Amino acid sequence: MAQVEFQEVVKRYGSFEAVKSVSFTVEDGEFVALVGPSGCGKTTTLNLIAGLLDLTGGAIRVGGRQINDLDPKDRDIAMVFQNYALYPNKTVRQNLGFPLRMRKVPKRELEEKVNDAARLLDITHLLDRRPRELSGGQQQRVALGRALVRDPQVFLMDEPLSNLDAKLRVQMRAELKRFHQDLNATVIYVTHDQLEAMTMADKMAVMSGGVLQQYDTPERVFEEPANVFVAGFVGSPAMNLLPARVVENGGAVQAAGEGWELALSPRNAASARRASGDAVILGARHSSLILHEEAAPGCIAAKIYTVEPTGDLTYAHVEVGGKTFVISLDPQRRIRADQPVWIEFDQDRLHLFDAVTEQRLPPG
Ligand SMILES: Nc1ncnc2c1ncn2[C@@H]1O[C@H](COP(=O)(O)OP(=O)(O)OP(=O)(O)O)[C@@H](O)[C@H]1O
Repeated sequence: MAQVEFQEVVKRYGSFEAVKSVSFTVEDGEFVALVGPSGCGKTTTLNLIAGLLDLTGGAIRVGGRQINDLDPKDRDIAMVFQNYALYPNKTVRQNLGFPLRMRKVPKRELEEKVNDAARLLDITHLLDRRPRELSGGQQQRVALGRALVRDPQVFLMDEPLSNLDAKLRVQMRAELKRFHQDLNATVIYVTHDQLEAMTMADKMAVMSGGVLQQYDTPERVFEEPANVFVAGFVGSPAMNLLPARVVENGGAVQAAGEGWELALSPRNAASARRASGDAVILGARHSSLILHEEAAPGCIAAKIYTVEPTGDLTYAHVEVGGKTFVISLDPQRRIRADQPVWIEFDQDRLHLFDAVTEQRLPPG
């Protein structure tokens, strides 16, 4: 397995820049999820590594070797696609063996590798079937096996679970994670599903508009989002974002919006003072807000818009200063629409962003 290095990678389609000077390094054996909304440049980035597209600028190195100009077949990279791309008329055994036959691998070695891959993926009993006789999850395992037999330096996966139903997706997610742990493989995995990325990856590369917004561990991306985009994209329900003005009141610093004001803790006040103007965006996760049914000091008055029970948690949608917030509640709480409520902010878990640059204002 190998390290993959992106250095100021640019891809233009005509005059449209789909990937804008993207730099990051995937360490040997790491599982990195490329995540972002539709059209942000994930598949383009993956195809640049695979050699299915040519770079406009920058460099990609695999194991220290620049691969920009190498033919796809010489890159020693295996790709697993969303649609599996299995040969319908070949058996599972033939599908698995195909990449090795193309490379003229001796028969004994080929059989051994196919059997090893089948054992690892628990598809030995399916070796003589054809793809149409397999479930979606089984087909996905065969597609993975076909990548595996090549023993590549890097695995690239483009939304490999998106054709599966929700339950199977969760199961295959765990299997893929285990597969990565067992092989210690370098994996670059494209998904638009931030939860999939959070649960599987060692690191997340969050993209938007062709720009790499943040490259870090899932924990850091969640706890310390680099900017408003990442804060809103990662986490479900999304982080609550509330525009506010910073007001100095005597020695105290307040964040104020339409019909509300919140005294900031000294740490958050220090962050707010570093904003480029007097406008900030407050960010609060649904789990960091406390809902009171009686007025309480330091809280913001609000009104319940609607209540969504989900079984494990209930989500209260609450109206504050023309915006709607989501707050998670214990399912035992009885709250109804239009009820007046008061929101308490856990200031240790409050995020502040500069309203002009949209960048995070680190605490303290
Ligand atoms: N061949 C092409 N010619 C022109 N523009 C393209 C071409 N391929 C992709 N694009 C544009 O480049 C941008 C990035 O596309 P890309 O397929 O990489 O996005 P993505 O993040 O993988 O999206 P999705 O999740 O929908 O697959 C999009 O705006 C897309 O319309």
